[in-house]
Amino acid sequence: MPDKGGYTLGPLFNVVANTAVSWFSRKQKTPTLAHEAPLYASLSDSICIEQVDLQRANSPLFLQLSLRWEESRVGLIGNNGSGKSSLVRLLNGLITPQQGRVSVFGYDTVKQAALMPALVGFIFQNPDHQMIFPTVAEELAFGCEQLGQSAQQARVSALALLTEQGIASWADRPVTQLSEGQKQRVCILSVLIMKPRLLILDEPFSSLDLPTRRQLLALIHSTDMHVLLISHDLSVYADFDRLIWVDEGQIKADGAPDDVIRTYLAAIDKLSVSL
Ligand SMILES: Nc1ncnc2c1ncn2[C@@H]1O[C@H](COP(=O)(O)OP(=O)(O)OP(=O)(O)O)[C@@H](O)[C@H]1O
Repeated sequence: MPDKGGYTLGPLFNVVANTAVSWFSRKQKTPTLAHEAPLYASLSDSICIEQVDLQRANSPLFLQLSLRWEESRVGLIGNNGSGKSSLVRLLNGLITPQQGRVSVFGYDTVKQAALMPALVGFIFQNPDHQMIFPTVAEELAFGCEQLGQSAQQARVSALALLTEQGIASWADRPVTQLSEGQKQRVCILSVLIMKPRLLILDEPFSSLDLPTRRQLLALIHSTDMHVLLISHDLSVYADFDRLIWVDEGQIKADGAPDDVIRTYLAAIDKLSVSL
């Protein structure tokens, strides 16, 4: 399924398309964790992008891109338009490559697309692209229902998570009446409640206040999920296992966060001097 989020058709179409993609990716008939547990028990521990070609807006972005990782905390950095969001959208099948193969823990993101919503959780930069239900509890309960819980069980699970987070009073609040940061927090919880094995966060911090941001960072470090984080704030990668710098669709540097950040900043300094 090629990505239909067309820049060319204007921002309104983009919002509608992203919301539809988000709904579809959460709505696909997801196997229940209980039934599928043996299947989830790692075909592989790695996430693999193998010789991928990807075109966006009729221009080539990735040509024979290959990447593989097993580390549980991985970051992606790069300038605007370098290909970070496109790369992570390959990992849950939101974008299909023209050539090559992408697999997550051994599962092919195209051939086994129906497994992806339960395997890979995706937190978008803009919460409005993700929210589809009128109230907070319904938003959270939806993910539980997709995992096989009854509507009643799902509401209980949603309320339990909100209580654990100290925000039980939000349950019946209309999502349209939340602030941007509160919406982002609900989006994050609506993905976490599905307990994906890989959690992808694309610029999640932009509208979060300091306490919520710290809470999210602590969660990233404490969870047993694999995390792939895109952020322009380089300080968040301090304790990450690996950092990958993408530039114009190519991997410019890949390794320990300190080393990659040093190389990236040196390149930016060089660019500023030559401007
Ligand atoms: N929905 C889309 N349709 C067509 N082209 C797209 C679409 N989304 C991104 N592109 C193009 O793909 C290229 C990579 O964009 P991408 O969003 O992956 O970059 P990014 O590194 O995430 O950028 P940013 O830091 O600005 O979010 C850009 O040239 C962009 O114009």
